[in-house]
Amino acid sequence: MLKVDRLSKVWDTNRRSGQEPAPNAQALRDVSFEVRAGELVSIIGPSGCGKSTLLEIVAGLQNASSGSVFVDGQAVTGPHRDVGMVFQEDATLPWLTAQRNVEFGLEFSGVRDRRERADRARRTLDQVGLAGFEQHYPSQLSGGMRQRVNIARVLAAIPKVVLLDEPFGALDEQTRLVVGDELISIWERSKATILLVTHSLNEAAMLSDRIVVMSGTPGTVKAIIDNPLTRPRSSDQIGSPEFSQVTGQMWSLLEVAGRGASR
Ligand SMILES: Nc1ncnc2c1ncn2[C@@H]1O[C@H](COP(=O)(O)OP(=O)(O)OP(=O)(O)O)[C@@H](O)[C@H]1O
Repeated sequence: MLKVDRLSKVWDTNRRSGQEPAPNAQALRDVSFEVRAGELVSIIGPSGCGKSTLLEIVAGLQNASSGSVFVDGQAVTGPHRDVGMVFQEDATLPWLTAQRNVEFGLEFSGVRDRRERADRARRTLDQVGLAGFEQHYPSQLSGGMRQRVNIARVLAAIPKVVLLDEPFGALDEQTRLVVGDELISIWERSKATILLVTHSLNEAAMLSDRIVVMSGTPGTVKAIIDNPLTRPRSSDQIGSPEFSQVTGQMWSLLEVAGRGASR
């Protein structure tokens, strides 16, 4: 469904002076991997190795210096309806209810029929476990619930690929685990194809089918791990021997232990 093919990114930091880019301005080098339809793949790697840059290129928000991104066989050349992105920051609009926040997203992505927007918003809020909270304003919801509204807004548009950039980074560890469990059930119900950036090895182990381990700088793919943990999964498994084995494998692959990634 998603193919990232030999992607490189050099930031054009010296463009104004007309000089060659500084050597450390290369953010990504020859990054390749695929995400199959319905798969959940995580990206982990030290801080600054280019994970957000990679997601922005996949979303069509940044140009690659070389290489290509394909969604369902189509090259991504700019922002695309087939790719939805959930950011770390809460992007809910405080003056709109949860329902209207999702409807607004649908209006933005071109769904003209008002009733269809309302129906889809209601169904997706139900899917993310927010039935009964449709008329709540963001200030009346917890951080985890607000992030679910953000996820619903992206899912309602039915993109082919959902990108999540540290979506739980602003939440405390306890809430992260709860929302992580919720993401598993949202994903199981929506059958979405998901690419997730996370700093948490536990989150990567709990959620992913496969884990792309990056090293930097410039960011390259160091390894792709097939997650051997069977499903169904939940945060209750954290600490089990199988779980520790997977996180241990990730840990030893990360270039500089303790920098950028945390358990
Ligand atoms: N707009 C930009 N212009 C120039 N350099 C940039 C720009 N955005 C990011 N960079 C640089 O690109 C590199 C990769 O940054 P990026 O934010 O993608 O890393 P990351 O792996 O997501 O980091 P973190 O885990 O800390 O969020 C860094 O060296 C960063 O300074």
